[in-house]
Amino acid sequence: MLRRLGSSRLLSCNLSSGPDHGQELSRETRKVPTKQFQRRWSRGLDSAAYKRWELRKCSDPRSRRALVLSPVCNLILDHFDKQYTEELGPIWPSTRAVLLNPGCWQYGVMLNRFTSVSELKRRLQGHGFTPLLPHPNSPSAVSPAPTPHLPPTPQIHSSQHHLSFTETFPNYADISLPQPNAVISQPYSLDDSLHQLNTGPHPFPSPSLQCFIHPSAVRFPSPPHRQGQLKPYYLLNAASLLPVLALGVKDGDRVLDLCSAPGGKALAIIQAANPALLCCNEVDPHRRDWLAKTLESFIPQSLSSAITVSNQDGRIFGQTEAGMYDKVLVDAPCSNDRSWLFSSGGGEQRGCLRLKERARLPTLQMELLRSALAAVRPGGVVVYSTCTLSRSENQDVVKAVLNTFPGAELDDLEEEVVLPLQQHFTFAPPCRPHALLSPTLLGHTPSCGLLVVPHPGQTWGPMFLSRIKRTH
Ligand SMILES: C[S@@+](CC[C@H](N)C(=O)[O-])C[C@H]1O[C@@H](n2cnc3c(N)ncnc32)[C@H](O)[C@@H]1O
Repeated sequence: MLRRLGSSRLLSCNLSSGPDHGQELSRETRKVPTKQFQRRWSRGLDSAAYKRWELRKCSDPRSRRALVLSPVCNLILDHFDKQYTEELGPIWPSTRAVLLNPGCWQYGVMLNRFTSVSELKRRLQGHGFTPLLPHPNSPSAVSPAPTPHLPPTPQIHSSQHHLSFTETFPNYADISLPQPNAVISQPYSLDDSLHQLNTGPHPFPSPSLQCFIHPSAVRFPSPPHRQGQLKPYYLLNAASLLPVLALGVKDGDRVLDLCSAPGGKALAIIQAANPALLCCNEVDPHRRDWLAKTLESFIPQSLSSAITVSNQDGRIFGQTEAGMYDKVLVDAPCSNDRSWLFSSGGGEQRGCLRLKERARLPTLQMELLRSALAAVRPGGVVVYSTCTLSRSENQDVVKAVLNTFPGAELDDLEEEVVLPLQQHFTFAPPCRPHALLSPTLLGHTPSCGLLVVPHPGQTWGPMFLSRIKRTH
């Protein structure tokens, strides 16, 4: 039974590897001074070095200093109870139980194709991780095992198992990783994945989005920052990959990631394809710096001509770069249900502010989506996503924009996303825009989006995604 009033949870944050839902918590953690920081500070480290060090500490599960007690914000929980009981009905109690229990949250490990991944894959598999996505050439890629929308409810395990870095990589220093700037060649050709380097004209391994997941809440350690080395993997909520899969970026595409920081989806895009251009935009200057650091830590500098980082209000792209892109991702600012539940630092007052902000978000989200639709060329595709369950930030935003943007139409994600991945994710029953008016169209009308709901044993999400095609 979950305690609600006055309940508190041990929360760990993970900024450097950036699971999307750790962002808010990390801010609170940063306020906790530690002896190590004082020692480092007194040794004259500059603030950027401190921040890097602090973020690394924060993400290191061995470091108990990086763990803080953060109580649930009851004001927000009450609000969620009212809204989501109405919107999600019988799904809400199990989703609520997962959201309130960070100890059961699962993490995905996205591999970095610009590093040697064979040894890493062996380690992951040795710890019981399996690939989330079928390998493009394997037979299972075309024949997914069908399972019902809502899986049976397994027990919630409340304790997350953290693998320590040394436990996982006793010889980390021996794993040879390509250096930034390096055009990868012979020194790395010992690794299977890099053999391809010598066979084609492109200097990097073929695009391949690879993510490993564990059936329970086993948390792989974050790779520490090593000067001059690219990071071999990125931890994330595996549902974050769905918008990228829905975007379907192909080699040579011009892609805009309108709201890009901290950069998890931008990294996934660059794993999945070699776009001619990937423009990563972030309006907040601090988060833009964080985004730039993420990209630097994972992507060789020799790719930098294809990747740009910009710092504009995403709402202007529709005017300044109208019709310039083949694909646009709008991973919109939203009320992040996971972290907002624990945002009680600052008391009820902070909860009140959050709820006011939540009411204002749909207007911004609609403006961003309209801008994205104007920035994509006719025939191009926009994916809109959020990490909230809230209908007013999800389906209602998409419907409102579709009603006012001529030449935009919904695209179905059932075959490309739901069917191949429904054994891993729990999707809420679809909401179809015209279902009430015309029930006979049900089978033919694409739903206005997919909603991944956290479920015991499949704790991925919340994640909403909708794909919209620009027809003219
Ligand atoms: C959900 S986060 C994006 C997460 C990111 N796509 C990832 O996968 O790591 C939304 C981001 O949008 C940014 N944002 C908010 N308003 C914006 C605007 N008007 N234009 C561009 N970005 C904005 C926020 O600062 C925030 O970093």
